Amino acid sequence: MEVKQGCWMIAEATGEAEQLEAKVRTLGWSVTRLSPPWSGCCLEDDSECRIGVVHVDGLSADRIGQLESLILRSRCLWLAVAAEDTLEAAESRKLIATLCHGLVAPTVESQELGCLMQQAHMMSTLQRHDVEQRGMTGAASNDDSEYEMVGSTPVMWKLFQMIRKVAAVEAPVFISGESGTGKELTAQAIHERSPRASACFHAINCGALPDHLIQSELFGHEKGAFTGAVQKKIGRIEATDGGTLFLDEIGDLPFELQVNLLRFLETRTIQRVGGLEDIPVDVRIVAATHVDLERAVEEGRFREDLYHRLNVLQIKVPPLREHQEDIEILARYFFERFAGEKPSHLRGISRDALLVMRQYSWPGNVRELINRMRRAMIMCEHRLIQPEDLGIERRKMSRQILTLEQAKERAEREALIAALGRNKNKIHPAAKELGVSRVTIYRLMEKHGVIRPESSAQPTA
Ligand SMILES: Nc1ncnc2c1ncn2[C@@H]1O[C@H](COP(=O)(O)OP(=O)(O)OP(=O)(O)O)[C@@H](O)[C@H]1O
Repeated sequence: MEVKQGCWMIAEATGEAEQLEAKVRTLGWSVTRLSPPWSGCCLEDDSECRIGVVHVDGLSADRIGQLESLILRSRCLWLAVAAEDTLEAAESRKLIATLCHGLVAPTVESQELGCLMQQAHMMSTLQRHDVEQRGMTGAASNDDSEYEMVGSTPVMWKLFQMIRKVAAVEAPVFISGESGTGKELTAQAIHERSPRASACFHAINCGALPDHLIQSELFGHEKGAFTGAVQKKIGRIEATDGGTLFLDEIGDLPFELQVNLLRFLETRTIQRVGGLEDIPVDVRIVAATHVDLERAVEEGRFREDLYHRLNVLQIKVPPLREHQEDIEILARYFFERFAGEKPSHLRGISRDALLVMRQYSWPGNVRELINRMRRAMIMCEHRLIQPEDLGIERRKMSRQILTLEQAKERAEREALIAALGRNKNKIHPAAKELGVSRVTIYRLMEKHGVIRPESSAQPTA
């Protein structure tokens, strides 16, 4: 039976990639090539493509960074095609080892490639079928693009690594970080990469609901449980059965309710308000706060036992000022994301505007960056967004005036990060480029808190 199957293909535009694509087509596959930059790509779930081929040769570290989140978001199995020397680069190895289903050399025989692709296609189909059987189809979101996490700096790599690690296990996760840094996005990303991905993800802000409503919102109530309870209500925990519940601003959960949540975490059952039945519910809890919860525990505002229950796995989302080097790619990403709202004369962001963005401290983090970009895209009357379109007050910029010592420190950090980035996080070439020893690079990394992705932290030649 001749069935035409489809696959995605990710590759730089090179002659070798063309040859690979032709080889795959000859095997009877229809190929949908995804062009860079891949950070904005979205793979439709209902596409006929169940597998993808990624031609890793010739991909820069930046490109690999873009790919990682694309591959993680896709529901396909990926085959990597890479030559031996490509495997010497830590990023390539990491991409293949953690995100791909198989690896072949570019010289692979057509027949062997065909078998591997068929096998991957079958596995992918089985996995989807399994999900459907469990009655848990339907993505966790209506808008996949909301889940894209952009970042290509060492701190963000570390965050992505943590997300992957905690996604694979079942324990509760505790996310800390300032407002607007991406805590909810992190929780969604964990859910999307976890075995619960096909079930629902619900978020609830514990600080946004009045105390008298929150119990019934979380646990539900029986008809007649209290005045106004005219019918039975299913609470958020029960409604998330099989999925992940994100409890934002957990520090604001009223003290009396904390014990109910603790009971749920210990027994995996809930009781609706006014009900006597213990209802078993299978929900993974991911909690977050932007306040110091340890202090709340010390001050007796938050139960210590609940704190330890929730705090099994911790993730800290960094403020934007700690990954300033991501501002440009974030700004460009949001420019593309909101391109539908922009006037037709607007083509991009000026260098001056990018400079101002880098000098600003972003107290509202990524959320503030989004708001300023959207505003600028509407207000801008030029072809390129200008500094004044961003509405950043000079007064606030001037707070950024640095002493010579601070300016030197910042320049040193930026030069270090840029050299590591250009050299795929390899110490030796970065040291050579900066004209210092490897020991100096290690010392500077420690001084500036620069961490390389784990997989590249190996001795490099
Ligand atoms: N790395 C990132 N890449 C792309 N978008 C991001 C990133 N980080 C945050 N965002 C976006 O910024 C906005 C704010 O993020 P989010 O709501 O996750 O922050 P938060 O830390 O939960 O905020 P709060 O503490 O106020 O609830 C969202 O629109 C989110 O999609």
